[in-house]
Amino acid sequence: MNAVCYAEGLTRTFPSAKTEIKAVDNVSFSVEPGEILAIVGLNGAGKTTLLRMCATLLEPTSGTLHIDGIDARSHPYRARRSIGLSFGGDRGFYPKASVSENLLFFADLAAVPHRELRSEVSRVLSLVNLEAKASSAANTLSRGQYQRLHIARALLGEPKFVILDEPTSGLDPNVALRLRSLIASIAATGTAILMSSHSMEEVAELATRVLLMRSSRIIARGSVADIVTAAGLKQVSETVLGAKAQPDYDSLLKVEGISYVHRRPHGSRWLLSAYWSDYCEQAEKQYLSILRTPLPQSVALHSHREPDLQDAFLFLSREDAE
Ligand SMILES: Nc1ncnc2c1ncn2[C@@H]1O[C@H](COP(=O)(O)OP(=O)(O)OP(=O)(O)O)[C@@H](O)[C@H]1O
Repeated sequence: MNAVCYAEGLTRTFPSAKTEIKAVDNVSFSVEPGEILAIVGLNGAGKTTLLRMCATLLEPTSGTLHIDGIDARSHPYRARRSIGLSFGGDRGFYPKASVSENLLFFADLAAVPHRELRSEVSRVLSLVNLEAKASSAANTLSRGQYQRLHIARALLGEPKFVILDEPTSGLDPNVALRLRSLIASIAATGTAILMSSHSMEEVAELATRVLLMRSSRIIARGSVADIVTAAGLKQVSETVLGAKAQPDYDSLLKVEGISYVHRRPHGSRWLLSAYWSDYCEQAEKQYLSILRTPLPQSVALHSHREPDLQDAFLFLSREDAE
C-alpha cells in the first residue's frame, strides 16, 4: 500500500437529544504521496468531522484509518508524527509571543530535534513568505498572515501528510492565489494533502482528486472532470433578467431537458442559470419564450456554455441547498 492516508468505512456519530447525528457515514478513500485530495460539500455535509478524524483529533465510531502505514485508531500519537494540521481561524497561537517564538514552541511539539529548531522555523517561514514578520507578535498579523502562520505550523518537521481545513477562507483574492501556489508546491515535494474548500475555482485549480460529500456520505468522487461527468449535465444556459422579471419556475422545469433552474442577484438584475441534462435548440427556444411571457423585454442577455465544477457541485447538492 503506497497511500499516506488510507481510510475505509470511516463513520462518526454524535449523540443528540432526539436521535444520534451521523456526521460521517461509511466514507472510504486514500491519499497518495504528492496528491491533493479536496473534500467539498455544503455546510454540515461532514467535511470538518472527516478531517478531524483523519487528524486523529476525533475518534471514529467505526472504520479503519492508516496514516503512513500506522493504524491511527490504535496508535494515534505515533500516527500524528506524520501529520501536519491547519484548521485555520483567528486563534491557535500565543498572541503576545512572536511568530518565531510560537513556531519554535510548535516545532518542539512536532519533535523537531533541538539543534534543528531554528533552521526549521526559518525554513517554514520562508515557505510561507513570513520571514519579515518573524519578530512580530502573533496578534499583530493580518488575517492572511495569520493563515500563513497556521500553514507554516502544519509544515514543521516536514510531515508526509498535511491536512488543511478551508485554507483560503476569508482571504483576499491575491493572498488566496499565493496560498494556492504554496499548497501546489508543497504537494510537488511529495507531501500528501487532504483539504476542504468551499471554492470550486480553488478545487478545480489544485485538486488531483475530489470527494463530494452530501449529508455525511460521498456522492461523487474522482478527478474534476469525473465530478462534472457525474452530474450528467450537457449544457448550462445563463440568462440575465430585468429586476422585475418573475420567472414561472414550474413551466421552466417542464421544458424537456431542464433538470434544475436557479436564480441569483446580478447587479441590479438577476442571473438565471438552467442546468440541461439534455439539450436541443427547440427546447431552448421554448425556455426563452416562457421567460419572455408576460414581460417580453425581461430577457436582457442569454448565453450557454459547458458545465464546470461549480455547476456540478450546485446541481449535485441542490436538494440540500433548497
Ligand atoms: N461535536 C459535535 N456534536 C454534535 N454534532 C456535531 C458535532 N460536530 C459536528 N456535528 C454535526 O455533524 C454534521 C457535520 O458537521 P461538519 O462540521 O463536519 O460539517 P462541514 O461539512 O464541515 O460543515 P461546514 O462547511 O459548515 O464547516 C453537522 O450536522 C453538525 O451539526
